Amino acid sequence: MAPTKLNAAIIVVSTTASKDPSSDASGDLLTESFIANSSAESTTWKVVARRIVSDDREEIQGALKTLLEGPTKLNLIVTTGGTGFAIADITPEVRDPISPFLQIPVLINWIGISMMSRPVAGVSGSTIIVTLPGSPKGATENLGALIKLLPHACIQAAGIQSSRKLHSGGVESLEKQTGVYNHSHSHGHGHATPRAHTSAESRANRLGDAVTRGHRESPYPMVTVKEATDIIARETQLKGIVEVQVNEDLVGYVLAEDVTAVESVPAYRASIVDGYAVVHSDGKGTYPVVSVSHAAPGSIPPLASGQVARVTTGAPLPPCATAVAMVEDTVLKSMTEDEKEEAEVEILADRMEDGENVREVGSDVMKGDVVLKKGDIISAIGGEVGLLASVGRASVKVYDKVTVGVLSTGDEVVHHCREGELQLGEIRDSNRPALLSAIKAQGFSTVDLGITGDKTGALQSTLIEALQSVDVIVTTGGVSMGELDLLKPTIEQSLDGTIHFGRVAMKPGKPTTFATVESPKKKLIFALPGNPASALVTLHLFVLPSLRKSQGYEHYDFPQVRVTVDEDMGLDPRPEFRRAFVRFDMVDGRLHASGTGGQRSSRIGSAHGANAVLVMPALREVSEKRRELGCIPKGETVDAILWGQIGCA
Ligand SMILES: Nc1nc2c(c(=O)[nH]1)N[C@H]1C(S)=C(S)[C@@H](COP(=O)(O)OP(=O)(O)OC[C@H]3O[C@@H](n4cnc5c(N)ncnc54)[C@H](O)[C@@H]3O)O[C@H]1N2
Ligand code: MOO
Ligand SMILES: [Mg+2]
Repeated sequence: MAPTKLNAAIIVVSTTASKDPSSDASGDLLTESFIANSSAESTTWKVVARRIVSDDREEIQGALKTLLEGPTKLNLIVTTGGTGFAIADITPEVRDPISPFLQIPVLINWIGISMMSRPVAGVSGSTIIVTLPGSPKGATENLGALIKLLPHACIQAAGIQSSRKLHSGGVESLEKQTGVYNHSHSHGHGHATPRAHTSAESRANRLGDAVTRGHRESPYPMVTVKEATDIIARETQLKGIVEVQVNEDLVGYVLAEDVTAVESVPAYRASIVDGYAVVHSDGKGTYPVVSVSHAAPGSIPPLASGQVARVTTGAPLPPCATAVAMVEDTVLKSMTEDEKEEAEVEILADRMEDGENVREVGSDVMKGDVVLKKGDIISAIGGEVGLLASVGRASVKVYDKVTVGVLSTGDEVVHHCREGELQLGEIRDSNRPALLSAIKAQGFSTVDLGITGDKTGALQSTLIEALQSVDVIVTTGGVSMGELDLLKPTIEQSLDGTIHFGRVAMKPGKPTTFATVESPKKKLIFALPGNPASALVTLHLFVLPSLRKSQGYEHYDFPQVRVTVDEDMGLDPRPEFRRAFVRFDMVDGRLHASGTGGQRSSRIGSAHGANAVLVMPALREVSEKRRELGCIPKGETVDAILWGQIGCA
């Protein structure tokens, strides 16, 4: 059954946090609780708005009013803070400003167990309002106690007597009235059908509306990078399992089975050195050379005590031989009459051990051993392919790799090879070649979807066609606030997709948009910003880890390390991902980072020579000293996400 989709908002009531939002931990924790309590089968919670207000009656009431009257229908508002017994704790006394606040019986159980605060649960219009304590622990524990009751309460509050109605006819109008969304009615057409339908949950500008009617503020809540990556991880599924030949094309795949050796390595007793097979208990002395064994298929007679056999490295040992003396530890004593062969050699090596210089059957790999495990990555180093080949595996089961389509959008964007000078307003398409290269280098199949102008119809038909042949679509451009930024409305209104987030608190990459479309299988759409540096950063931060997760990587994120900065690194109000070159310093044994010049989002050169991004905290998150300096000073450390290999210097 398709999940019931519920919209929630969080109001943090804290005078301290209203002055310094970075001091608030409850907002993030509650958001994570909603995400953690979402499931593809039953209820999906979406935190669509977050506010921080001080312990002030008018501020709390104002926040409630704007949320309740806002364009997005809310099923739930939780407040955190101001529920204690102090004089300043007034949240329970602030009644909603719009309609009578009725206590709801379904939540009374929770009120009973929430002893150390003064909880209130009520309903305003079709929105449930619940007050939670202010401490992060108290807030999450209370939400945890409540969350199973909430979907039912929300559905009741939305005016629907039975949740079954959500899955039957007339849902669209109910959605419009109530803001409770369920997708079962709209998916299952077998493909993403273009239609004039405007989904009730679409926040985007309406396609075709005059520019004067467009939003002047983004209706998409700003999510943190962590929230964004959590959402993407939640929506990213394994593609499936396929059988692939063991050869050089296997590199990059992840095994979907434990691999057992069907034969032993070595399959016969072999010599480790060039020399003479002996019976070790014979000791040193002069012995006749009775046979020769080369590393080649064939048979060899047994060796008796008092005899030796010449053997080469890797050759089968004669039966009954127990050790091999290295040729360096022997002396030729006599030759055959024709002088072509050795007749006798003296073994100088004393006290040889049983098994010396002998590779026993199965001493590298024993038949039946598990040589590789499900989840193991077939690396480019060659060890795994070599191991599989050594035990005679012709093919193995692996997780399939997704196919990724890459599309550039924008009327101004022209093919990078287009001959002739650029006209006013034209720009060469650097995003498509850059993104295709980066995705292909990670081992994924790519489909070049070309360039589409800023026309709804063209964009829609390109996306619909692409959805037939690829698993993931990556677009660049057209996701911000301009009237020709059509990606979001096209995804929501023409493809009937779900936009999971449309803004991220980061630089570069603020308008990064992530959506899913049922076509009929779930497909992912990453609509990245058009600015070239923004597109590359968000590709590495969001898209590539998702692709790796979909093909079975357990650790799908790029590695994060601590580096010393070799120059002052400026801080921005937004958390910033500065392109950098990281190297290992042989003198101090530490990783060092230097910048790549101007970091403007349009400057693709900022990624030239970069093998990492520095994870720069937002200005408000750093110590007062650093805030005054406006930078992380040279010599201090910061986290870096490694995109490529690091060299030494
Ligand atoms: N009023 C606001 N304006 C903008 C905001 C905002 O929040 N409010 N955000 C800014 C940020 S941040 C970014 S990033 C950009 C992202 O814009 P779009 O994703 O809508 O991209 P476009 O507007 O289509 O293009 C932006 C820029 O990039 C150039 N571009 C586009 N495609 C390519 C390509 N394939 N190769 C090379 N260059 C490309 C395009 O010509 C523009 O110069 O929005 C800000 N605006
Ligand atoms: O976030 Mo935008 O990507 O700064 O330029
Ligand atoms: Mg734009």
